[in-house]
Amino acid sequence: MVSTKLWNECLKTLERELSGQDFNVWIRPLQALEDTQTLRLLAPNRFVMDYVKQNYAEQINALLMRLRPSGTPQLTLQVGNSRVSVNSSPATAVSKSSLLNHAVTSQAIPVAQETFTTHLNAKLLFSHFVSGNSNRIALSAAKQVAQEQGIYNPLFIYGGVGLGKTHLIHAVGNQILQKQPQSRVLYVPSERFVSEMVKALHEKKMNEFKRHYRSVDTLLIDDVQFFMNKAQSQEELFHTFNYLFDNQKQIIFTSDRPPQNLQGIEERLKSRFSCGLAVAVEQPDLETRVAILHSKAQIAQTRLPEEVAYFMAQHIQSNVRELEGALHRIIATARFTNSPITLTSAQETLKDLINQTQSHLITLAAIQKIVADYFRVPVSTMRSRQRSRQIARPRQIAMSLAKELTQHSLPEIGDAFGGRDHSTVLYSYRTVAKLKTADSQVQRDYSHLLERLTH
Ligand SMILES: Nc1ncnc2c1ncn2[C@@H]1O[C@H](COP(=O)(O)OP(=O)(O)OP(=O)(O)O)[C@@H](O)[C@H]1O
Repeated sequence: MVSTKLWNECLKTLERELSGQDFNVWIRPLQALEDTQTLRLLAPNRFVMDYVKQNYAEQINALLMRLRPSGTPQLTLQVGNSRVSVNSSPATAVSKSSLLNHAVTSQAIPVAQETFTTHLNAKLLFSHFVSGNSNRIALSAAKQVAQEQGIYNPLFIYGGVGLGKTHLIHAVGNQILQKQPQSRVLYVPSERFVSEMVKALHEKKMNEFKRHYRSVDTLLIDDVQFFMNKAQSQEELFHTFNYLFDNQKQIIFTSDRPPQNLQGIEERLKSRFSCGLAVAVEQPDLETRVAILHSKAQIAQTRLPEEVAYFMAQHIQSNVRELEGALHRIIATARFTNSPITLTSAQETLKDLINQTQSHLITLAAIQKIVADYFRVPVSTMRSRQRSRQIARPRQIAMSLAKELTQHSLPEIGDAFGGRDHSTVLYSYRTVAKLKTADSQVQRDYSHLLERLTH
């Protein structure tokens, strides 16, 4: 019997200290082997091991010292699975069936005779997906699933319109096919699943329909909110899910909201949606929006000046699809007029788009008020000289939001925050950018404020 007492104590604290997503993706999959001198953590794969080493080893070590001040055990991290063999080497220790932790049913998978089409868009790849705080966890989870199917099953990716959910699931499918060309990977928008089912019912071809969907190795279902209030389609989806899950096939869903908010979806299906891992994609921040624009411009073999990318990213904040649309317009105009892309030409081309958003332009005063209210500090502290952390952090966050969301120059922002100079604003911006990666609470606060200010 392997003891995990100390690790269980660590888990309790880590669950409190980390965001739900970070905890579920990185910490929960770890298995522990411990004695008085060592705590060995076994990660399901190298990807998780490396990530935990880089991001959490220090925090876990500190926690061990706190929990066992005299006789802190030594922490080691490796790839493995304690349920297979305690002493097995890392390479042989990973067992997929123990990760899935689900019995294989004796039912044979019917062999489908028809030609199989994946419906994947070969251009939507991980290499074209720009990583940022808004999608870091969803991207990691998707990459892990592409590397090892079943590790999170189902994977449920949710978030607002045009934020990259479809891109991510195609990227998973494409990567699986790259490594295993024979694998049956099927992408289906929910709408198509429903209409194919209705057609099959009508033509009395339900057996074929079932056989088709149950013959796949990986099923990628886009926009499951479309199943809301469609009882019969939900019933079919439920049985398809169970069949594939029981046979250890990977399923990935996307949705515009988390599973628990899918009204009009049966409870038993909602509980299936959330029995694996649910991860969010959020609105990208300014830096990520700029990076996405550069990446898209590079794919289109177009040079996009930095100032144009910033101008676009500052004005188009709501979703990446709109940003991409604006870029295509700029590129098309430049090609049509046979002239280079400049800030003036971009401003002219996007005039109507920008004018629409002009009415929602965010003021420095609005940012100060919303941030002060959120952190429950008086709004006057935004302009004050006080440096206590309690005041300084909200102020840094407000300055950072001001740089991200407004057209004001750094000196203007500094001025509005009690006459600080531009280097203080820049320092605040950089500090907050670092904190957003290192501290999940800061990231949550920031996303929340961004949402409040832009909607
Ligand atoms: N992080 C990113 N890096 C590169 N491109 C991105 C990123 N996020 C979104 N995109 C691009 O934005 C466009 C919209 O993304 P996508 O279709 O995946 O959104 P979605 O979240 O599925 O939206 P919907 O809910 O409307 O289906 C796509 O062209 C996609 O390539």
